[in-house]
Amino acid sequence: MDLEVLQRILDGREKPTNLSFELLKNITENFSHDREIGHGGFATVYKGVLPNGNVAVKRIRNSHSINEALFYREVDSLLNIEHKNVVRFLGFCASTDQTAIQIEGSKQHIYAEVRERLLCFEYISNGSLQKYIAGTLLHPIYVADITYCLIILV
Ligand SMILES: Nc1ncnc2c1ncn2[C@@H]1O[C@H](COP(=O)(O)OP(=O)(O)OP(=O)(O)O)[C@@H](O)[C@H]1O
Repeated sequence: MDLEVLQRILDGREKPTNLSFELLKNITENFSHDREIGHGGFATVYKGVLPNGNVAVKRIRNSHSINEALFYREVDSLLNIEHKNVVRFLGFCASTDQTAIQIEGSKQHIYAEVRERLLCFEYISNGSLQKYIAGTLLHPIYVADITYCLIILV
């Protein structure tokens, strides 16, 4: 169900929306090392595979330390950007869970909050990036990373 929604968003038939952590985990093979495609200052980026194409899943590291308001501001901005030269935003995930950890040698538990913050974009392969860089495509590409105020213009 969730997978079909993301497929429709990737096809451009639906607007970006919130996505479940389970879905993003499944399409990246549990965020496996083999699916890692990059690292930025704040996130590890994974390739997600769908029946109709690939996506890039940006999983924010140390999501406890990121400013929540800033995360939602970025999501809000990304939801409003629609431009042929901007990497297409497909959705986001903001999940907060509690996990019980048993205290060693005791029957008591402590409860820890597990927070996941992820962003999903269309996947840009090396090949297509190189074409943009070499100027063989008609339009330049702009990769916007608004949360952290970084805009890469090629
Ligand atoms: N849409 C995408 N398609 C393919 N690869 C991507 C995509 N987005 C990011 N990557 C890969 O992941 C790497 C890290 O991405 P990015 O720099 O955006 O992460 P970040 O944590 O937001 O970084 P920072 O905010 O420090 O720039 C990129 O250099 C690139 O190799």
